[in-house]
Amino acid sequence: MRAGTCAWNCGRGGSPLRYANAERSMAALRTLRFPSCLAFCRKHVNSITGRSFAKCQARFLSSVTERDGLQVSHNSNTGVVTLSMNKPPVNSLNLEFLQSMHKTLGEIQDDQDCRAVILTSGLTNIFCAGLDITEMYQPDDKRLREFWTSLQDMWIRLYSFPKTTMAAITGHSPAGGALLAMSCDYRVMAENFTIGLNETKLGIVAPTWFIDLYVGILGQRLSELALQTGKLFTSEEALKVGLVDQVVPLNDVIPTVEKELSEWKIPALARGMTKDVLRRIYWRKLQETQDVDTESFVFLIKQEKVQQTLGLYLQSLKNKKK
Ligand SMILES: CCCCCCCCCCCC/C=C/CC(=O)SCCNC(=O)CCNC(=O)[C@H](O)C(C)(C)COP(=O)(O)OP(=O)(O)OC[C@H]1O[C@@H](n2cnc3c(N)ncnc32)[C@H](O)[C@@H]1OP(=O)(O)O
Repeated sequence: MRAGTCAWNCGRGGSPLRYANAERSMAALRTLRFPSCLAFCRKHVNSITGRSFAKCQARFLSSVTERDGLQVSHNSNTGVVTLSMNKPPVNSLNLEFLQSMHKTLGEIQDDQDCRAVILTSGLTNIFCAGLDITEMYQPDDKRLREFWTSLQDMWIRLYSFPKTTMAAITGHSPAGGALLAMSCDYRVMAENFTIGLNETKLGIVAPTWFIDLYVGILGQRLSELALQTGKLFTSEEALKVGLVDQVVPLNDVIPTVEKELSEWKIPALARGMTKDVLRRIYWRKLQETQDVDTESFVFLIKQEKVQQTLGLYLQSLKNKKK
């Protein structure tokens, strides 16, 4: 686009496609979202540089919704949806949050204007603390089953997601948090945090489908060591073993993911089908054994020894503050 021209008011600055998108977004924006931005742009767009125009355009084209601990922001200029987990204090995955993620991912999947998703966190220092331990400690039987089924369903949807998914890991990411990150197509992590499957430290066992992903990324030997010891990798270690693809300063995480996405100019069908060929064996394996997997989980969690260890672990988290 030429510097200083206006695609919004007259369309002379952009291609027909860009113009059509602009018109559509303008119509949406007129119905309320950013009236002040709209007024600002109308007034100034002919006199500003191309760079600030692009910024202005990005503001125009973003829509943000917030629901059930998730913020969804859609940039219709790039077709990228940023799905930001926003459930203080640590984005732990409880039943309702898992259901909310499952539903939201489904809506994003159906959104024809979305080509890619960035999964990130709105909380400081935490990407996701994994499964909510209080769901597994002294649980109600029915809720425990529903909790596990919701995790399975959400994971199957995320792992088999046909559009490009990238994790912007802006904080610690243990256990279930690592699962979320590993299920994305690309991972950029901030410096000085930790990631990994630490389940044995809680006295529980990482499920087979968590382990399958780990082995696929780390290889058999390293997975054996890391899983048995419940190792959490520092960002720098995670980069070395291939658990993440880039490590950058915190403030650069989102821009790095956005840049990476802009460089993935791959025909969507070919990329999506390739991903499906590589991944379907894993999610289908779980899909076909969901009931057995749930029963194994419930059986393990209800063991007295497991309950004791989970209780102690929860207490140790709470004692940290004292
Ligand atoms: C033989 C084969 C058989 C196969 C059978 C299969 C059976 C399956 C078995 C079961 C598998 C289950 C799989 C589980 C995967 C998981 O995800 S387990 C969860 C693992 N998560 C963790 O270990 C993280 C623990 N948390 C932390 O390390 C830290 O909190 C943090 C680094 C994330 C953040 O630290 P900080 O910022 O300092 O915050 P804190 O003060 O520690 O925490 C604030 C607040 O949050 C509570 N909290 C933290 N994490 C969790 C959590 N995961 N769940 C619930 N609550 C959590 C913490 O207690 C504090 O609470 P208070 O403010 O004190 O009330």
